[in-house]
Amino acid sequence: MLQSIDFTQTKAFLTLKSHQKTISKKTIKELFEEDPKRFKKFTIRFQDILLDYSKNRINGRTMAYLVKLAEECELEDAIAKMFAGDEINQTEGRAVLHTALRNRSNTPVMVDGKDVMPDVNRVLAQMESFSESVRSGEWKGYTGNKIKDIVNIGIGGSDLGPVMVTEALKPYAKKGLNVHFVSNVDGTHIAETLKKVNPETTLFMIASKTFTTQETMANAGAAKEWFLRSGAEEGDVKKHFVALSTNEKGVSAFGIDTKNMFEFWDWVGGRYSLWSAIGLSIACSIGYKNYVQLLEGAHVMDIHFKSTPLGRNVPVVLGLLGIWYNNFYGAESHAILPYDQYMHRFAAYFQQGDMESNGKYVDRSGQVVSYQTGPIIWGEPGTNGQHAFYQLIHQGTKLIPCDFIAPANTHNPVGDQHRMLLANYFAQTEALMNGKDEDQVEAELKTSGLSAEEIAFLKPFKVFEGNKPTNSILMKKLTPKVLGSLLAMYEHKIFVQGVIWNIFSFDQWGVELGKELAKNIYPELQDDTEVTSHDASTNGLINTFKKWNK
Ligand SMILES: O=P(O)(O)OC[C@H]1O[C@H](O)[C@@H](O)[C@@H](O)[C@@H]1O
Repeated sequence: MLQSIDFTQTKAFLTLKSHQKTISKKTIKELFEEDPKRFKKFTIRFQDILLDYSKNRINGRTMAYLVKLAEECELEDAIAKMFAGDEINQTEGRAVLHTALRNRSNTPVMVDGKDVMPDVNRVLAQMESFSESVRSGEWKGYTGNKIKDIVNIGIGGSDLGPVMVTEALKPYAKKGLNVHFVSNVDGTHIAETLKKVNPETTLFMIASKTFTTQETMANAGAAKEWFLRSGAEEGDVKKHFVALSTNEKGVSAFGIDTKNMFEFWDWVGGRYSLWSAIGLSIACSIGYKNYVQLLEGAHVMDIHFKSTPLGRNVPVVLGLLGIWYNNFYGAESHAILPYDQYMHRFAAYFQQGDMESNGKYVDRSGQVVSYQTGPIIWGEPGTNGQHAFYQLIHQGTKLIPCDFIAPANTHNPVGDQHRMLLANYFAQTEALMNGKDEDQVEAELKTSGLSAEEIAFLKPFKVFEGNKPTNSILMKKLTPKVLGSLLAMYEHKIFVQGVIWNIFSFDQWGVELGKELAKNIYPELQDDTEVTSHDASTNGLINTFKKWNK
């Protein structure tokens, strides 16, 4: 159990409140001018990753007070409890142990008096032999052909992780073995995917922790029907359908041989499950050895997180900076901006990771909070974002703290494009911090041959206030290990923030209401009878749908 502590009632919170008034009188640019050691002070090197958080509205004191805040909220105790398998997911009565899935040290991790590592290792061994047999062509489809396409059917945490990682690690993917992902209950998603594959050479992975999720069950049913229509028989299903789930009964009821079930456990949250059997599509695509490297990368970050003093602890520092802007500057969103095309689903992945975890308005003692909790997470890869929404970050009215992520080495050296990309990466954080003042704008305009009147008119539009906070995360190269560390870094950042906001980060009750209502409405859509049981808007919409849907 985690303590319930209102962080706004701590001493550190009050100190930070008054400190914010002082420090906000200075710009980040001025803070750099004052302190020549600032870069050294506010960077942390973690293996092949460098975190530079010097371009933030902070000084040494800010960080010291933020660390005090974390201490008063008993963050270290919370970290220890998570790793030890305490039931910190209290509303579901579960431990939170995605860290055990990547516990490469193999030290025992106890849940209800039982070490979970033998089970973890058993499923990993099953994933190893299965992925190897698919990749080598030893695993044959019902007509004796090897597998050429994998279709992962899942949604939310059973989709976003594998999609993001298989995209991010595409350079490591096996040629001739394509991975597809079907998530949306919109029939278009499965229909368009099935157009691309051949039933004789396709393997379906039905990925669902609960094995009850409507979207996944509907798509899995459609895939099975399509497969059987192709001439295959019920007995062939086992060669083309496997399940990644915690629900053995559900899996066998669907007609999948439980020998082809890859198990995981209720102490793995959906949005933290790519380290579990849910990662099978990843292991098949990049190979088991690379998948283990991904786990390894996360494991070293886990060790760092649980053993490094708070002030030098990468996820803690990131979490505290987020709290600084969220609760002391009123920032409502946070952008994740990877300068790496392979990471194009990274922000979408952490949109679920962060918003499903920390989008809560009730604290750990059941009271409605009096402060802001989880931010809106969003982002797109650079430089696309630059030509789309950066205008608002530079000159809009909202404060948007950003993480800029980039690799020093590319997998695709095309001309000099990687240097061009990185020039943009460096330029953006510099521009966001320094901005451009009136004098600079005026001097520039004077060289353009415009009249004094025109200059006076244009000037205000060309001024950039600057002082926009950013973190830069520079990595040597996007390898499986580095990606593993980055993912664990963000996961733990979310944890840190949830502890301080005094909320439960590992349940997701907010997803339930819409699901329930959809279940009620679905039978009402089966005939032409006019509905009257809802509010006027919902009735009107449903009845119009009924008229139009012929
Ligand atoms: O794997 P499942 O059980 O199909 O759940 C899929 C998703 O469902 C809901 O949206 C949430 O609970 C998510 O956290 C989860 O990832």
